[in-house]
Amino acid sequence: MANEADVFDVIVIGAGPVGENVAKRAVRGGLTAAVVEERLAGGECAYYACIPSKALLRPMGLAAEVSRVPGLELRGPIDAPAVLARRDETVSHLDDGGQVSWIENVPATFVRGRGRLAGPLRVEVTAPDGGVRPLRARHAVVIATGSDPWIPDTPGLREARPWTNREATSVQQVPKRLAVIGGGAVACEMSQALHSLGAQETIMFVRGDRLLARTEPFAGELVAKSFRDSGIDVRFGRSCVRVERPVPGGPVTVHTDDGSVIEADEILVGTGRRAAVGDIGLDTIGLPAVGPIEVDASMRATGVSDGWLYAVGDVNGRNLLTHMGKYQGRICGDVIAARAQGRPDNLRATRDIADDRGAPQVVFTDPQVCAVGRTEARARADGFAVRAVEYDIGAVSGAYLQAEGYTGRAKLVVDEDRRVLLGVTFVGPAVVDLLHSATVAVIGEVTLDRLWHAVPSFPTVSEIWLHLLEEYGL
Ligand SMILES: Cc1cc2nc3c(=O)[nH]c(=O)nc-3n(C[C@H](O)[C@H](O)[C@H](O)COP(=O)(O)OP(=O)(O)OC[C@H]3O[C@@H](n4cnc5c(N)ncnc54)[C@H](O)[C@@H]3O)c2cc1C
Ligand SMILES: NC(=O)c1ccc[n+]([C@@H]2O[C@H](COP(=O)([O-])OP(=O)(O)OC[C@H]3O[C@@H](n4cnc5c(N)ncnc54)[C@H](O)[C@@H]3O)[C@@H](O)[C@H]2O)c1
Repeated sequence: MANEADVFDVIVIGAGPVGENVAKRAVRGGLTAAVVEERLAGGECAYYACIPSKALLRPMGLAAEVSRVPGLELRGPIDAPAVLARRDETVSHLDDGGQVSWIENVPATFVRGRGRLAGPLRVEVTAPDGGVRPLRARHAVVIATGSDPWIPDTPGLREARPWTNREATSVQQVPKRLAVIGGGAVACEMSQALHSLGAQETIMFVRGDRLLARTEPFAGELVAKSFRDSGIDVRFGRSCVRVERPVPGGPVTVHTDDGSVIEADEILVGTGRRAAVGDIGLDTIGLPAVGPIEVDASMRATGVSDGWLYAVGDVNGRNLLTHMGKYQGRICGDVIAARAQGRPDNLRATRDIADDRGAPQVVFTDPQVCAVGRTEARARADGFAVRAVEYDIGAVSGAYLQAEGYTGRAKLVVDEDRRVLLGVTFVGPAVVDLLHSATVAVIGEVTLDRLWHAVPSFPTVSEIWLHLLEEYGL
């Protein structure tokens, strides 16, 4: 006879940053919750993505800053073993005890094992020892299983056991020769981090004609220039057609479509991700086992009768960013609690309005790339009456004082009908903390005439706002 199911108000499958936040908000709303995790509580973000990648990038960024300040000099190259040791600390040496305690203090029940839907409001958890524990939800099941790296079907690539974000962020021995496929955030951040830590010969194969193709064109251009200046070989319009690694652990040979052949110690793929929906039982409730899982603005999966299934974070494909997933998680937990208790569930705070407007994102390269909202091209394609203005950040006094030869650029995309901002991009050193001002302006739909009165301090880089507004004509 099957075990009797443990019953919770909400069951969350996946204890990444997003799943954890759903549980926190649902419990805060008065419900009970269980959180199921098959690997490490904290998710990809905490151990193989955001946190370790930024720990690996920070010394590179700081060293670049120092090199631009006359009177300062680094005593030697970056001490890679010390950086890797610090990285290990930031990922808690891959021990998720702290995260499990956080979940238990919510308080929610932590269940270690692989979760799988087993029909409406039912989840089966296969524990590491193979035992199966049935769970039942009174109100909702939330899929927060994240995403997996996607590896192209290039002949020989999978067999060559390429690095994905997991191997790159947990690197122990930095390869001297590194081949990288892709030109998105993972490829850019990890190429620059590993190059700074000893991957002297780093070659990036970029299928298209620019890096960071979803941002304003000048962003990719400035990053590519910086990469080339530092010795990274960026090859645009190049695809890998065949990869060989005849000896496991030995060198890898990469053939490209222009007939070139290069040899490297490792090959890293940064070619995007796929929603993690494999074998989570979507078939048991009549949904196709392909992702991303489509959701409405309250994170409720579409096409599920009685509306008990929700999906948040990378798995719903809206924006593959931790902060946006956590935002969705807060909405989801609040909505589930409201619906369970018969409270109004349609408040403004319980609907996702931010994802469609263009999520804020920082790419932590040198220069940093910060953007929120729509690019000019996106805004025009969406039918807005657009006017865009740009300004050289290096011409701002605060930037001039930051660094010798400061190079950076900023852009506003304005909706001329309403005189509000549709998008803002800053590219340059030390611009990361400017982004939230732009997010407030874009999401808050602050008019330019009002923004004019938000006077930035002298002499800071934030005076870029004043120059952009003057460039616009204020
Ligand atoms: C190299 C890299 C750097 C990044 N840097 C940034 C950054 O700086 N800033 C940023 O905002 N975003 C960044 N991202 C994106 C960010 O990592 C993701 O958007 C974020 O991790 C999504 O969170 P999540 O909770 O949806 O999924 P995840 O973090 O992937 O967590 C999902 C969890 O679900 C578990 N799981 C999956 N299936 C099951 C199952 N069947 N049963 C039980 N558990 C299961 C997994 O083990 C995992 O722990 C980066 C991504 C990469 C690859
Ligand atoms: N700092 C950050 O916020 C940060 C950092 C890293 C990753 N992320 C997020 O993680 C997600 C995944 O990042 P990513 O860089 O893997 O994906 P991405 O979608 O940003 O970039 C994928 C890149 O791979 C290329 N590509 C795709 N298929 C290819 C093929 N067959 N051959 C050659 N090139 C191919 C694309 O042209 C693109 O350059 C992104 O959504 C990103 O926002 C965020």
